[in-house]
Amino acid sequence: MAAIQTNGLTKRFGEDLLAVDSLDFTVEEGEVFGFLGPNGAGKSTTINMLLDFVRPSEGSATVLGYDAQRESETIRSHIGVLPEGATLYDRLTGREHLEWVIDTKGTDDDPADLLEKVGLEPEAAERSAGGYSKGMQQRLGFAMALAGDPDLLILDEPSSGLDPTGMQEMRDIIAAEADRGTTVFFSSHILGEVEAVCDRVGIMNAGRLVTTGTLDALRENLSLDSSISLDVETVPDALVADLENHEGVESVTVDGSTITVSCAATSAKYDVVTQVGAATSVHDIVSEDTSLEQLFNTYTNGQQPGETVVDSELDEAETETEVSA
Ligand SMILES: Nc1ncnc2c1ncn2[C@@H]1O[C@H](COP(=O)(O)OP(=O)(O)OP(=O)(O)O)[C@@H](O)[C@H]1O
Repeated sequence: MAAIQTNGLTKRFGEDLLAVDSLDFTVEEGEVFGFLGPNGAGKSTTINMLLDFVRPSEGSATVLGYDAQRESETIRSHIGVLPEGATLYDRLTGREHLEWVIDTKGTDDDPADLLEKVGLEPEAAERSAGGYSKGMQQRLGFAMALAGDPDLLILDEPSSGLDPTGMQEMRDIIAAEADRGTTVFFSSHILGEVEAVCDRVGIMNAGRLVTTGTLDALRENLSLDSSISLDVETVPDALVADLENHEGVESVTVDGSTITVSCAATSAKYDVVTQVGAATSVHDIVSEDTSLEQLFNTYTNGQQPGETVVDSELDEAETETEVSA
């Protein structure tokens, strides 16, 4: 059973604004799925339809096999949600927030366990949330989402407003939950956020899902270069020809003791390192990849944050491509 499935999911606001246009995608159980796109792409609107905070204009969605509109109560009892800009109550302590969620959800969680999972110190949990930093607020929001040991976590911009350390910590918490087998669906416009933790991504642009796939597959599909340079002891004659014949290798250049290999797929790099290492001593390795920025801009045509989507623009929007790993 799919964790999330949408069928022609569409949302219009008023006459002209098509915020989400005929969305069809599936998130499998156990997956960490990154839902990417620039500001205004339609990510939050999609999440709000999955949670029945917003009603679709057309189409439907299921979450954990339940209809997102007709069975939203059942869905809520099985999932954990970290909404964008989660509101906390200034006067309640972190612990009181957790007790409230545990009580509302009717679960038997120990607040101390939830605090530990998100790395919120017990002393901090006794202080009013009004004095929390953004990072602490997000941790508390995450701990609240984890109450009831949900099968699926839906996180809307979980790193929003966090500094680089806070973002890294948030990634670690997401990865730890995924390791426990929880399906994670999270939206982000911060590209670096998804690379370390996502099995698959979907890229939204102008209300449409323009592509889905693994980041590797998306890179390959666009034929964006990925290269590796090795500083070696000597360059044996046969090595260059061997490397050139290797599947996934596009070109090989030698400059003094440096061999640079351009690969169509990042997966070919490992073979290149093994092959060179077997033929000579390797002193240093530098690997360069297509940046996520490059990938993202190619798929979204460099659309600037904040652009709104109207029907006439959507006629020219890209068609979706499905890229398998
Ligand atoms: N309640 C609403 N009423 C009218 N328009 C809305 C409403 N909610 C969203 N929109 C519009 O729908 C479009 C998609 O917005 P949405 O918030 O879903 O994008 P997003 O990808 O989540 O962006 P962000 O990363 O900034 O949160 C935008 O043009 C937005 O202004």
